[in-house]
Amino acid sequence: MKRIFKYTKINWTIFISMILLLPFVIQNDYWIQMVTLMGIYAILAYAMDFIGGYSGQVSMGHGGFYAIGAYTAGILATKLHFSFLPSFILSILVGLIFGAIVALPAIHVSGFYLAMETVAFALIVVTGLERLETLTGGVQGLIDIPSPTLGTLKLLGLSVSKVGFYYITWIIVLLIVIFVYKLIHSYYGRALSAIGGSEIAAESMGINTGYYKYITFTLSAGITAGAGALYGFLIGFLSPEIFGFSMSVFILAMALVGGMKSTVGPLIGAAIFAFLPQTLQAFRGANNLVYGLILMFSYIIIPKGLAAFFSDRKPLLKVKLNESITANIPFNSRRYSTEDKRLILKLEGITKSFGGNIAVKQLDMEVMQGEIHALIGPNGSGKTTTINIISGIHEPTEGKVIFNGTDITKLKIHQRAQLGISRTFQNLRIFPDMTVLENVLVGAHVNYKSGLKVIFDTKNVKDEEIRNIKKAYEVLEFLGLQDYADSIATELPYGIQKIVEVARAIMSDPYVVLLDEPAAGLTSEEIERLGNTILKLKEKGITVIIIEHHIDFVLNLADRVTVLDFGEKIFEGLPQDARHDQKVKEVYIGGDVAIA
Ligand SMILES: Nc1ncnc2c1ncn2[C@@H]1O[C@H](COP(=O)(O)OP(=O)(O)OP(=O)(O)O)[C@@H](O)[C@H]1O
Repeated sequence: MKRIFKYTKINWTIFISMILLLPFVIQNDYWIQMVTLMGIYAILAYAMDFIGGYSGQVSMGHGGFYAIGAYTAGILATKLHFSFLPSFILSILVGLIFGAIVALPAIHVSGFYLAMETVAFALIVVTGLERLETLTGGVQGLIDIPSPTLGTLKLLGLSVSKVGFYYITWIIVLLIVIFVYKLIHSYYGRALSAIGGSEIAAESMGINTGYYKYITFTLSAGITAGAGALYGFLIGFLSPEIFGFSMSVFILAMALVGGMKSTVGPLIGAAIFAFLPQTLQAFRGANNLVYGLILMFSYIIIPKGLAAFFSDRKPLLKVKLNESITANIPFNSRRYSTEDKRLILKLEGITKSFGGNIAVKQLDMEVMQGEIHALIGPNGSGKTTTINIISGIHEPTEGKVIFNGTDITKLKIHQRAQLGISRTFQNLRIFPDMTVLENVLVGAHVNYKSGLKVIFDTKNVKDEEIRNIKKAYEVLEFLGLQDYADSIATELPYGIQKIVEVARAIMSDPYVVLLDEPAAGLTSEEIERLGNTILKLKEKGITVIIIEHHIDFVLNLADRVTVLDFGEKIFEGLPQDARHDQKVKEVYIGGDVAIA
């Protein structure tokens, strides 16, 4: 997509100045109200982009949270005579509580299932609003909410004018923009993008994906409820039909048409959808049809939304390679000792069956610290299943996985990654829309401790980021990838992407790296480079378990080898012995000639 506008700081200054000056230029209540509504819609679109754009969660029920916020504020203000500020804050809290409940299944489900769950939630909310008549006014609606229009809205004892409310709304929009921007441009945001890119790869980098999805969904619900409260105060009237299913579609459409994963996208979406109804006067009654058509066609014509015409990608902090960086690779030296030859990983009687199909049968395997251990065997012999059992993707039907003397059989993928088991994938799982540097930094996730504090530019937060960026550059240099640091990783040649996955895997200082068919699809030159990369890992004391079909390549590289056939171990020992083992030869060439 050709960028037409460079959305820099200056553009933001122009935009903020316009918002500030607008009430002086347009002294018209109707237009002030419309631009205030646009601000509220922008908050909704940011809340949706936060989950949909980054962590890839699909909510078809945000209209429900919008309604909950609006009605909480409306009821507090009309029945209990709360003023604006406490009503607004409490509505966000109630939104967070409902978000936290609805988000519970989000830990386990995603995509279609989450969409269905949220649809059900939105329908329940609307039914509840209709039934709880004494509180909500039922289908008749909730009237006389203090509003700037009626002149009854109070903030700190003072009446809030329409212009005053306009400024309040846009200050909140600005705070949300800063919040989302800071979060997204931190390790937290990279974790969310990684989850959106590949949940399994994110987990394998030590990211507790369930936790991140839960927190993000809950925050998004709270923000949406806050927008609902603003809407109630702006309009002064609420009715359940405003928040029907089409409202949830409307919110999703705003975020999509504006453009997901972008700081300007939600503003563009909000501007279009705030003013569209005016333009659609002629199509009265067919609004939903028009929204649907816009959604369909915008997805075909501009799949990344209108924001794709803008460039607002913030480059990561650059750390010059030659600046105060030690020459040594900062892998945690306590973890590695090339001399230490103790047992690091042990599989005890592992069996894995998928229905009636036994993929791995009674497998015992021992891997020593610092060795390159090859796992080979014909197609379907259970190699990937074994790697998946070690990394935690599959739980074995029987048997134990012992890592560094501890039984880790029941641990989740991210917990194993945190302990020091990292991996690459048979089919590349590079995080899309991220540079090589950003991809590699996701691998450093376990080194970050700031949590939500990343939204504040404190010294600790900055230092943590700088330390990890420096380390990422060093890892890139170590693997000869430094020239690609700022390239979008998925746009690089396949062979380079494979090495990027290795770089990402070693950023967390793992004890063990699992490489699943790293040489598949590579040219002979790329295979040679990969071989050198693996030897470099060994030099650093990193244990490598590698699955490979290029037998000669892997037997030349490996210190020891395990051979599987139909899920059973037929050989474990030195590569030179494997070459002459009768069973191994039969499996590979069906004869008695030594493997080349
Ligand atoms: N998720 C799954 N569900 C059902 N069957 C599976 C699953 N994963 C693997 N299998 C089956 O288990 C057996 C071993 O598969 P696995 O992928 O571990 O073999 P492999 O040695 O890695 O093969 P390849 O070299 O072709 O990648 C195969 O028969 C496969 O069809």
